Amino acid sequence: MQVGVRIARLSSSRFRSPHFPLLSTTSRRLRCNLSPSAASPEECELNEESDKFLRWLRQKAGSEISSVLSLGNSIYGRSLFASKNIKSGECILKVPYIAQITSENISREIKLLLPRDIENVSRLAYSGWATYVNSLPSIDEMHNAIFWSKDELELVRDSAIYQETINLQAHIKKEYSVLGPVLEQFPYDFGDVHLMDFMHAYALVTSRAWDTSKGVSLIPFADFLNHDGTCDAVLLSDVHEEISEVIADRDYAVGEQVMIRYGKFSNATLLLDFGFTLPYNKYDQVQLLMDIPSHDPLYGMKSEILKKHCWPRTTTNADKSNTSGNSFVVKEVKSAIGKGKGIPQALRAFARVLSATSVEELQSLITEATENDGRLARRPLKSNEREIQAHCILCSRLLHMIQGHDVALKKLKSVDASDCNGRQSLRTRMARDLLNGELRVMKSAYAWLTNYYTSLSVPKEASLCSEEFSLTSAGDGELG
Ligand SMILES: C[S@@+](CC[C@H](N)C(=O)[O-])C[C@H]1O[C@@H](n2cnc3c(N)ncnc32)[C@H](O)[C@@H]1O
Repeated sequence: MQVGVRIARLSSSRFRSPHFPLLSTTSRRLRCNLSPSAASPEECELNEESDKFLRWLRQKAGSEISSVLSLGNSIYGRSLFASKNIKSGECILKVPYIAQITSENISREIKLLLPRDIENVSRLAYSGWATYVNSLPSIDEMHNAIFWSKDELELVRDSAIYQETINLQAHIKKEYSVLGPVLEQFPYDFGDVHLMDFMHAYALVTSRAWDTSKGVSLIPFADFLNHDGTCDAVLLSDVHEEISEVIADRDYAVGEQVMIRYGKFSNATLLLDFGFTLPYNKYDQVQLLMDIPSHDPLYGMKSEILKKHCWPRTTTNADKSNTSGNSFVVKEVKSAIGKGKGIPQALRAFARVLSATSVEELQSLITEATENDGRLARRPLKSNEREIQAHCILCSRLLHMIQGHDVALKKLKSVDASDCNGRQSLRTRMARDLLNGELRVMKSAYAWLTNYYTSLSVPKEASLCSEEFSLTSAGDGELG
């Protein structure tokens, strides 16, 4: 999760080693309904447990954590609710750094045995706080894409998340192969740790830890806050005071669930790292992979020029590995006739290079770049015909992807809900949210590109795009 910085002064003080009590039984019992006005025996028990947890945390922290929030249960699992009226701008929760868990808490003996290249999420997943981590949601309650079966993953084969999930699974396996033998040397601390246990701990960390100035940190109590992508409230870090805090972004009445924004995350990120999706996510995006066709007679010259101008570029994947490729992130374009914010300039430049059919055209692109700011093909091509063709290449690529998503969504629609158990229907809904969001983004980009090239066309040129583009869709939110 992303953390906001309240005061950007870095503290040099060392993290003291907190000690968490065993929560395994209590945390399960916290999962009952909380209604602030009612007082069933379960609710009384929940309030008691919540108070107990806060008392314990306050003791660790040496200060009050929150006097306006209490722990309850909602459709999102454990959640924080306003226990008093909250005013916008009020600080609702403060967790001192000393009550947070980072990889610095790993005991010295274990630290010495850990190879340097083990990433922070893996370090934290088995940092000696396994008891705390294990008390959190069980593996059956988690829906991160890495836990999806082969058949379930097939539902999202048309999205980049399919390959990212496979890469992440391989990455976790690799980390486990290095960490496993180290953990085996501490049977008293960790017991038997199998690959699935490690995957579970890994997913717990990705779904509830923040990237702070101290590295990946678990922040107890704050990690009961659920995500609302439309919220302005985020977890802030006050490095000077050494606390993490949340400031209310609006008024809350007693009993209302208080939520924050984990980050500006697409459904693909939410599914991979957190195990849920939103029915409408304004941060959705798609990855477009572009290549020079191997049969292009100018393949050599185009590759050479692109390489000189930093293509292929390296992108960092969810599993922290790097992919070298011509990968572009496309976001939703708000208006088909507006500026086209969301279609990367670099993607259009790449398409302009692809559209060239002669050495002279490529040469003139190089000259233009040298005479201007050095960036290749950032201006519309001098020939209208070529500019139209460049954008048709992008439309054609997008159309192919749109059709793939359409087919996948049609298949999802035909899944008979009565054949599904709760888990399957939840994951089917997530697949639908993901594909619908990506489809919306692709259609918006497609509409903008089509509008752009038709605005350049005289009737004869309008037929330059070789494919007949027609959008019929199974997805929600059709462009019409
Ligand atoms: C930081 S924890 C929040 C507390 C969590 N509900 C619990 O029971 O411990 C993040 C997890 O909460 C759930 N969650 C948070 N926001 C959600 C949302 N908007 N929709 C569905 N699940 C959500 C997901 O399971 C996610 O992995």
